[in-house]
Amino acid sequence: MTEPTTKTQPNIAFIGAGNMGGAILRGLVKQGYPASSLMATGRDLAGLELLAKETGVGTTTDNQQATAWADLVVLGVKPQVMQAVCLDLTQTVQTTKPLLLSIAAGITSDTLLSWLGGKLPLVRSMPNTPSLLGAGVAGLYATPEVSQQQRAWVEQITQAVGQAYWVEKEQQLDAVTAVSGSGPAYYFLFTEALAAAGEKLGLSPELALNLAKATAAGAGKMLLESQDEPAELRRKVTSPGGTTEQAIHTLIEKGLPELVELAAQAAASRAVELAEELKDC
Ligand SMILES: NC(=O)C1=CN([C@@H]2O[C@H](COP(=O)(O)OP(=O)(O)OC[C@H]3O[C@@H](n4cnc5c(N)ncnc54)[C@H](O)[C@@H]3O)[C@@H](O)[C@H]2O)C=CC1
Ligand SMILES: O=C(O)[C@@H]1CCC=N1
Repeated sequence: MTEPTTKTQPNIAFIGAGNMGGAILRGLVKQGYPASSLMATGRDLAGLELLAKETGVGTTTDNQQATAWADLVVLGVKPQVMQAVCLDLTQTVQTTKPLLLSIAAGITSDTLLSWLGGKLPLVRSMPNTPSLLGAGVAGLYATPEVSQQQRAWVEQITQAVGQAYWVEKEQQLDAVTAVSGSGPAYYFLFTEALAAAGEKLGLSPELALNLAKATAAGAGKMLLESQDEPAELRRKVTSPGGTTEQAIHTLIEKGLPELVELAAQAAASRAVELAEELKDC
């Protein structure tokens, strides 16, 4: 067994660097993390080549080789291929004992560790794609084997691309998935719908989309930077007897808050289902 490293900038292997793993990796490089301390693997050769060209990180299709080199291994593949990937890495990780960081929705630490051959330090993260722009947010859960140093690594990496919040109970990651992991897609859908509404009201498609996008971005910036709570920000747009009041009344009357709750519950339930489906496959 190798001694745990005390490096402040661990070598990180991304096993699968697609939409999400790739977003974190690119975010790290943008924030100045040394490319020589990063490696990515994947199945899509053209994608790996592009990533190497763009970021200067090492790439390989050999998961075992990348894992043996790394202090921290990000498991960034789809849940459906996670078992095969983990089983292939069992011997390597049981020899070198890196920190494992899974970003997969649903799959529990018990299941992952059973595939990886038993006790190892493992963190589950639920990040989101705005990490690409340094504007991500992630929920983190650590198994008891994770050291303070390793927690600090995970925080450092996560905070390089956004905000990081530890949760006490692993189950809470399903709620994090429902709110912020899947959340960007809800805001994108709202933006699509608002742009479509603008078109129906007589704007060109281009202008409607630009207005909807800029409004989402501006509202997002206010949510982050203002001292006001969302309800107060909303109040400040809503003139009594004015236009916003009518729109908000319609959204509430037609059930937007209940719909959002149902959507989040559906996402969280799907995370639980995924974990069950994949546990014994
Ligand atoms: N896309 C998102 O917004 C978020 C995704 N996640 C999680 O991230 C994980 C990946 O999702 P995406 O990035 O969206 O998927 P993706 O399909 O974009 O990326 C997966 C990557 O894994 C690679 N891959 C496939 N088989 C492999 C293997 N055997 N060895 C090494 N690499 C392999 C593919 O080439 C691809 O680059 C999932 O487990 C998902 O639950 C978590 C939070 C947000
Ligand atoms: O849709 C999914 O399953 C992944 C997890 C959160 C965002 N994308």
